Amino acid sequence: MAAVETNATIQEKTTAEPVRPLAHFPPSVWGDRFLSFTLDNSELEGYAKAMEAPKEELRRLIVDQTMDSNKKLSLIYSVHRLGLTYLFLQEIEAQLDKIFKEFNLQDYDEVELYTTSINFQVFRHLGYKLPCDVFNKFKDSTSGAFKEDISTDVKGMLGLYESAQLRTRGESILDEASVFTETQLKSVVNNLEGKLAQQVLQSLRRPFHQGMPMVEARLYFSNYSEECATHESLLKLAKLHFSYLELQQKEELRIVSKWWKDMRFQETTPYIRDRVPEIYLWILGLYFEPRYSLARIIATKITLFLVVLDDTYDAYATIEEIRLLTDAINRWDMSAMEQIPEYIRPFYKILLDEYAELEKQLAKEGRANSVIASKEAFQDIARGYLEEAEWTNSGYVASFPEYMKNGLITSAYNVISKSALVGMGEIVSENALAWYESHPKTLQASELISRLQDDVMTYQFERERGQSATGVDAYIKTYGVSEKEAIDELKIMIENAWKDINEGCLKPREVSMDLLAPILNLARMIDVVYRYDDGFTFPGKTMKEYITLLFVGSVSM
Ligand SMILES: CC(C)=CCC/C(C)=C/CC/C(C)=C/COP(=O)(O)OP(=O)(O)O
Ligand SMILES: [Mg+2]
Ligand SMILES: [Mg+2]
Ligand SMILES: [Mg+2]
Repeated sequence: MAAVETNATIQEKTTAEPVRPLAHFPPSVWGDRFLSFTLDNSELEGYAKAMEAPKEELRRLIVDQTMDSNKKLSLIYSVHRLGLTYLFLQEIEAQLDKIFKEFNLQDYDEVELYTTSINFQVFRHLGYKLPCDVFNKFKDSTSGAFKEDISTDVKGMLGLYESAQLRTRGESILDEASVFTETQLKSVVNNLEGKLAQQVLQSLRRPFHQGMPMVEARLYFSNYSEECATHESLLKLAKLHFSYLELQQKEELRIVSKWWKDMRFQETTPYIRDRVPEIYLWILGLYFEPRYSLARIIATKITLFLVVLDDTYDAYATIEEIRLLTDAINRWDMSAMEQIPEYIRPFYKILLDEYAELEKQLAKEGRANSVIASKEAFQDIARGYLEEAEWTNSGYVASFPEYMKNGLITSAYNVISKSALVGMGEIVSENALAWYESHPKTLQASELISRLQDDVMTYQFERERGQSATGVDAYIKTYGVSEKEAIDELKIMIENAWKDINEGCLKPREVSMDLLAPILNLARMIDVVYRYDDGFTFPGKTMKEYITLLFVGSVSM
């Protein structure tokens, strides 16, 4: 007969620390290094002033009626790749409206592949659905395959590869072109030299369309120096623009880094991933325009709250604590403090205070509703994370449809995209917010990409840690396929979601591109972070390289 446990031992057991699913995440790569930046406002203003002349010179070029339309489109392409479109949007759209109206397929009969692809990319990036038929002439009419002679045209292959990333559903020639050009480019890249080698390497690593606009602009400037030098004003404006943005972004990164340090999250919740520069980079990926500086700071703070929340649910709290915290977040009231565990109270207080402050600030502009939309989405994701935790706690493996219903919520792209709206100003009209609240197809596609690409790259790590809910396992269970087949199917769903985003950004748009850009760019940031590995938990590759490029080196132009 086992000795009857005395009260003391039972007492001991109940107060002992519960078993926690600690993940021992890798520490911060950067420490406090971004705290020491000091912004010299006169330097910033100096760049802004210096930009005026080359900007006006370039504007004259863009509206120049005597310029041949292919040359005009090539100039607009470089302007766009350098991230300067927003400075000339009206002029550029007026030019494209005109050229697009005059479009007829016969005009492209004699145009070679590279120029055709540049024109195609410009129109599609700016929202005009130039027909993919412009590429038909590059296919052999009998065999239906792409003509052999273009496969030796490396620049043409490169242009067609980048064009194919802009395809929508039903553009099968571009589905084929994406596979064909990638294979061709991979087979020649090691024999290339100079700028062309750099250009092909970069596009194969990540096509421009799936890249982070701010970084892609810097890479275009270095890899396409010839194209950038065709107009002195373009080169000059690009350099000054990069210098201006770098100062502003370093200041924003300092502000959010200081805020994070002052909030002492690393002390109160030391089990979380310490990733402030990485989350700021993620939000910078949504919009880099100077006018969205405040918006970036607000969205970065809210997304950092999401990191604390996700890591608390995934890598620290017990199921009881998760239930209490989810209930407190749903109640959203300081009186709920005493019901939640000691260690998470600082987070809960800061969360409520931050949102209260935002609501007060935005109420002055009559736009407190964007803060409320963000808060409700935050409560929604907490419920979504609880659902995952309950599944893990009971060992339940959800069916794929059931997993995806919850997974679009835990993708965090609803709450992040709505949080991105808060600081964007009056462009976030009632109807813009209503469109976001309608959970549009474009937003769902971005959520799907976030959820499934993350799962494809993190499911082993999460499976080992006992997490029963991932898209991969749900798919295997529901459709009785192998792990490899499941992953291949999820990748097809991701590819189709990209086509839906591409479609959603074409005119006539449901809302302005300013409001679509955060959704498109959130999908792009998934490619940046998760194309090759879990680049957020282990941020020593792409994210480290991008943060170094943008915030560590000085603008070596
Ligand atoms: C899901 C996803 C990629 C979200 C991206 C948006 C974002 C920065 C959300 C904040 C929480 C977070 C960093 C999740 C990604 O890590 P994770 O793999 O731990 O997320 P998981 O627990 O939802 O799988
Ligand atoms: Mg997680
Ligand atoms: Mg999670
Ligand atoms: Mg994950």
